[in-house]
Amino acid sequence: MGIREIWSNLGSIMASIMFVYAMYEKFFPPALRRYLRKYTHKFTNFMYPYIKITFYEKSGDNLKHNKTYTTIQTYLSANSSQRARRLKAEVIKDSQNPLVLSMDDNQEITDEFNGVKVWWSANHITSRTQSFSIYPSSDEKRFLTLTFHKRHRELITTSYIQHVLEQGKAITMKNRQLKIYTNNPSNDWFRYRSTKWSHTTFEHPASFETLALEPKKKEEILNDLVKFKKGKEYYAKVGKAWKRGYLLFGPPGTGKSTMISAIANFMNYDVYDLELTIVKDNNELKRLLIETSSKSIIVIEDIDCSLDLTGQRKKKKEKDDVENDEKKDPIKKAEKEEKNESKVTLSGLLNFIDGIWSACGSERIIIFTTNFVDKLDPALIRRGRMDKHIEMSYCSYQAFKVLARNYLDVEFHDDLFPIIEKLLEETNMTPADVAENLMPKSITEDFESCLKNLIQSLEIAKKKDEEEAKKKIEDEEVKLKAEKEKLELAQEEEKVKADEKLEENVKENGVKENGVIH
Ligand SMILES: Nc1ncnc2c1ncn2[C@@H]1O[C@H](COP(=O)(O)OP(=O)(O)OP(=O)(O)O)[C@@H](O)[C@H]1O
Ligand SMILES: [Mg+2]
Repeated sequence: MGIREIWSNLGSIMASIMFVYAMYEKFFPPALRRYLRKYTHKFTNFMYPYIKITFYEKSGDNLKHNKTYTTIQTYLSANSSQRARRLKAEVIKDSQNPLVLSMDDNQEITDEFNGVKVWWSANHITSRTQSFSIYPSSDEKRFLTLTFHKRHRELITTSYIQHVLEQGKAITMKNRQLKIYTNNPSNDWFRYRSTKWSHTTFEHPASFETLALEPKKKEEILNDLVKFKKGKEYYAKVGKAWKRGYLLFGPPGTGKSTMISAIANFMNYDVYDLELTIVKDNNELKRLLIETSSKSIIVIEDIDCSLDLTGQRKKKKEKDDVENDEKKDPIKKAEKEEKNESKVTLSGLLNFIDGIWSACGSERIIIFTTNFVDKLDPALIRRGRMDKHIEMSYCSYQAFKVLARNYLDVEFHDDLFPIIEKLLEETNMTPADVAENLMPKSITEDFESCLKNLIQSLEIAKKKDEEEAKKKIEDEEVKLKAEKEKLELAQEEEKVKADEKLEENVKENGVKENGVIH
């Protein structure tokens, strides 16, 4: 049979089907038709016992991008897209690995959940209708279809879809590019396209492996962070907002800022570096807080220098005096406003940390750093506000070992390590200084000479410490001697005065007596 004959046969079959359908529509009684349709439906259900759920890429009247579609796509890309024969490559913004592979159109992949098999397929349809809308829509409609056996309806619609969305979100969070934000001065907040926070990508390489810290302390902090991360239910149970405060204190160069970066990388949180000095008042502080996202770290570095928060409660009287002065002298007040001095108060900051507003958003860590913990108002750092106080101290031998491994790839040196251990016990050197000494100064410098450099610097530091201690003792002795001499002089003077007085008395009494006798 030739092609032409096949086509002509097909044509006549089609014409017959059309004729039968037209007769059926015209002469079949509607009641009978409904009956027939019901049974046809039952038959199809029996023959095809599958359910399909469609997730469109764009939804709603204005065809906004559907987040669920993206989340499912992320899940499928990570879980089973590799199994698809044809893949589609897309560049995703703000992701650590921007090139994402997902299954191409008209491809199907399988997934399994609790032993139940499901099918996912990517499809698109192109509509030919012309629409005149204020939201110009593309003619192409993309969607993902989930197919499963109707006997698993309950499991799929409740647990499986939930599982896909949760996993998809977790993968998105894990893969996202971390950001670091800083607050803009409020004068800029209302300019065109301005925001309260500016951001850039956060790419600090610090991690807990590279952080020089005693292993016990490091483990304690890591355990605390893990507990916090998994604490959603716990915080809900005890009725506390899901947030935690850390106070990092210690001398400059002991790794406070490095620790913050390590925490951000470990937790996969964005960092909000709050510059308090440009926040004008408590209200602005609150507005900034509202615009921070969940899963973030809010940092206030050098809190003792940021504001005069050191015992502001104690200084209330002084503050009242200043305010009274300002009332009397409006020029002074205007000058102060001109200088944009921050009016954030301690109570404003306390509210920021644990007031009612602080509960907006969740999974947040607040970190303060300071060089002088004793200067801070106790109210600011009491437990519950700053839950964990972490002292970052001078470099210990354990911390040095971490730095030696990081900077020189050395685990131990029979001769030099014990010397360094002894020197570190005898003198105070910050991890920043130790690290600087360990860093090779040229590509030819070997690790032994770097270790010797450190020993030399430690010896110099030790000598300096000893000289300082000696000088301090000498100064103390000179001071004591001077005080003693002053005391002796005063005593001498007093004695002379007393003697003079006695002499005068004797003289006076002698004259009187003489007067009486004679
Ligand atoms: N504990 C540490 N572990 C690893 N590196 C450290 C550590 N402490 C300091 N460093 C190194 O020293 C440099 C300075 O440290 P960092 O800025 O973290 O100190 P800091 O305590 O924040 O000081 P400051 O109080 O002056 O802000 C870092 O870039 C890092 O390379
Ligand atoms: Mg710092």
